[in-house]
Amino acid sequence: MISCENLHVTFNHGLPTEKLALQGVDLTIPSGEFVTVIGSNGAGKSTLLNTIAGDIKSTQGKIYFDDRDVTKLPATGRTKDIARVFQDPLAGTCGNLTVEENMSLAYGRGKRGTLAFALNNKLRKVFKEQLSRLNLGLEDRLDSEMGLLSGGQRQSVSLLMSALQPSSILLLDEHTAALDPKTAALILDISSQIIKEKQLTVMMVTHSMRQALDHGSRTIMLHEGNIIFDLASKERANYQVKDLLNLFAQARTDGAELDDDKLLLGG
Ligand SMILES: Nc1ncnc2c1ncn2[C@@H]1O[C@H](COP(=O)(O)OP(=O)(O)OP(=O)(O)O)[C@@H](O)[C@H]1O
Repeated sequence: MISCENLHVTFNHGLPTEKLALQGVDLTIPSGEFVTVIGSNGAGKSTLLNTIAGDIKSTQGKIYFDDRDVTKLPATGRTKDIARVFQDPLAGTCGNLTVEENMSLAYGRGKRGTLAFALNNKLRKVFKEQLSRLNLGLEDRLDSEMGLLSGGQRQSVSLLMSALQPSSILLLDEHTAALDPKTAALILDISSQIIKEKQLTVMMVTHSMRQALDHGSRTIMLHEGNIIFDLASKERANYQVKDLLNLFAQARTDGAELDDDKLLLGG
């Protein structure tokens, strides 16, 4: 379970550029739930994920994983709980290490030992089996440097790496946004398989309202650092993109308009 209580994040506190990026987010995601997160540019989506991951310190509020208060735990202390895949395929992997070395690092997360300890024939077999699920021929490229793979291939490996980690939480931050539609669909499909197999607790940020409705079982929308709606599975089942837009309009009493073309056009 992930639980955020009254979570605030302020950037550049006391400066003219001060920004209240999260303004009292209350959110509980039970174990095994898959939540999609939408919101316009600058709404606070990445800040929320980065704060949960420990990359950004909250200025106020609490974060719990199950009953553990992790608010003050640095990101390194949360790696055994959290796997992440980012928008930028270069972000989650080391370009100058090989595919198998990257996978070993993921596998070794939260465990004692070194890369040399982790890499052996038994593990290579596991990696090959995992990679063959992708149907991209990567099972024959264990020795290739990650930096030589295409963005889609690299993102696919990042995703498999998240499955090798002992974590129970998966944070996906627009992880298909930089990919062509066919590769994006493949990655989403594999994401769903991994999430189901490992019964992960998931937050997936997307700019596509369609994608948000089609995946997971709950959708939240952030706006100016607050959750402005939280749709559970039953009510969400009947929702279309236009209904989300209506909800946004209703939730905004100040008449703010959704000015994010990507969000709107993404369907
Ligand atoms: N390190 C930082 N320093 C100062 N301001 C920041 C920092 N990171 C984010 N912000 C600001 O905080 C607000 C929330 O940013 P965030 O990246 O969380 O939005 P987002 O919803 O993920 O947007 P997008 O969809 O455009 O990625 C924005 O106004 C952003 O400019």
